[in-house]
Amino acid sequence: MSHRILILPGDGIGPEIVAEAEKVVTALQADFGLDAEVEHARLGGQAVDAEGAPLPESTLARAREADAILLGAVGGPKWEAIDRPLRPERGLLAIRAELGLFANLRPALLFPELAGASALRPEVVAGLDMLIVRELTGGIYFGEPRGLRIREDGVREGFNTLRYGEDEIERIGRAAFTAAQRRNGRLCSVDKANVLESSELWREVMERLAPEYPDVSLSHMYVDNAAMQLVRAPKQFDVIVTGNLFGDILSDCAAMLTGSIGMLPSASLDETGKGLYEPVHGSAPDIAGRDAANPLATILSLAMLLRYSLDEGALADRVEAAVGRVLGQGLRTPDIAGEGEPVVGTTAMGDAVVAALGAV
Ligand SMILES: NC(=O)C1=CN([C@@H]2O[C@H](COP(=O)(O)OP(=O)(O)OC[C@H]3O[C@@H](n4cnc5c(N)ncnc54)[C@H](O)[C@@H]3O)[C@@H](O)[C@H]2O)C=CC1
Ligand SMILES: CC(C)CC(=O)C(=O)O
Ligand SMILES: [Mg+2]
Repeated sequence: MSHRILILPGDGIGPEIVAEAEKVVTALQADFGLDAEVEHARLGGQAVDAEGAPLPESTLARAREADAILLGAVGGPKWEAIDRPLRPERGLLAIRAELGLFANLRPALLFPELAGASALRPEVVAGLDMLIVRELTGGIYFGEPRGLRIREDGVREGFNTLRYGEDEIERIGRAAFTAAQRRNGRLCSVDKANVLESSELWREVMERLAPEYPDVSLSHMYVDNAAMQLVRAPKQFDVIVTGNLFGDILSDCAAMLTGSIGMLPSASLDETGKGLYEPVHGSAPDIAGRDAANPLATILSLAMLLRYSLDEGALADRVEAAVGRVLGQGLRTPDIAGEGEPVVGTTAMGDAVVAALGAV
C-alpha cells in the first residue's frame, strides 16, 4: 500500500532544506522501490500570510490523514510582532498537541568524518551516540494560565505555568525506558527536583517505573549539571529523558557536539508510532535564501520517518549511509566546514546525497 507523506516546508530555510529531502524521496521512489505519495501543506508564517492562521484547518486535516509528516522549520522576524495566537511557532506547538506527538526523539550522533567540526576535542566526542527523549506536549510551553498582565503596582509581568501530570510523565518515561532497552540500557532522567515540584513528581514517577525495566539502569541529574556534563563528558550519556523546556535547550547544546545544529534530526511520535519529523534547528533567517543551509538534519529526519513511521528500515539505512558517504567525500556546507575548507551549498549537498544513494 502506498504511504502518504505530508511535507510542511515552513519558513526561512525550511523550504530550501525540505526541497533537498524531497529530492531524496523522489530518488527512493524512482530507483529503490519506495511506494509513497507526497503532498504539501502550509504551516507557520507562510500559513499566516496565505490563510490567516499558523495551523490552518486544512493542514491539520491532511496531517491527520498522512502516515508521516516532514517539516522544515517555522518562524522568523517578519512575524515576531504579530498577535501571539498568530505567531508561526504557535502553529508548530498546536500541531504537536493536536496530533498527540508527546515523544520527541533527538539523537545526537557524531559522524566520524566530523570529529574536527565538533565544539569539543575529538577524543571527548569520538564515537558519541546518544539520544535525548524530550516530552513535547506538556510542561511550560503549554501550561495555563499564561500571558502578560499589569500588576497591582502598575508594572507589567509575563507569566507561564510549568505543570506535569503523572500520566504525562509516565508515558514519556515508558518511551524513554523502552528506547534505553533497545540501546545500551542507561537512562538519565534530567530535572530540577531540588527546586520544582513538577520535577519532584517527575523523579518519583521515573523511580516507580524503573523496576519494570530491570535491564535499564536509571540515574538522575539536575538540569544545570546536565548542561555542564554534556560539554564536559558527553559519552557518559546513553539516553536522557527530560521535560519540554529542558529538552529543547539540552538538544541544541548536544548539536554542537556533533559539529552543527544542521546535523541533528528529530522524530516526534504519538502513542501509535505515527510521527512528525523535523530538524532540531529553526528557520535560520540569518542564512535563508543564500543556499547556505545544511540540509542533512532534514535528510536524516527523513531517514527517521522511513524507519519509524513507514517501517522502511532498509531505505532509512540507505539514506543514512549516503549521508556518511558524502561526508566521507569531504563535502561540507559552511556550518560544518573547517577553517579554509572548501564549501558546497544546500542544493549541491542534496544532489550529492541523492548521487550517493546508489553507491551504498
Ligand atoms: N522547529 C522549529 O520550527 C523551530 C523554529 N524556531 C524559530 O526559528 C527562528 C530562528 O530561531 P533561532 O533562535 O535563530 O534558531 P535557529 O536554529 O533557526 O538558528 C540558530 C543558528 O543556527 C544556524 N542554523 C540553523 N539551522 C542551520 C542549518 N540547517 N544549517 C546551517 N546553519 C543553521 C542559524 O544560521 C543560526 O545562526 C525563530 O523564529 C524561532 O522561533 C526555532 C527553533 C525551532
Ligand atoms: C517553537 C519552539 C518550541 C521550537 C523549538 O525550539 C524546538 O522544538 O526545538
Ligand atoms: Mg529548539
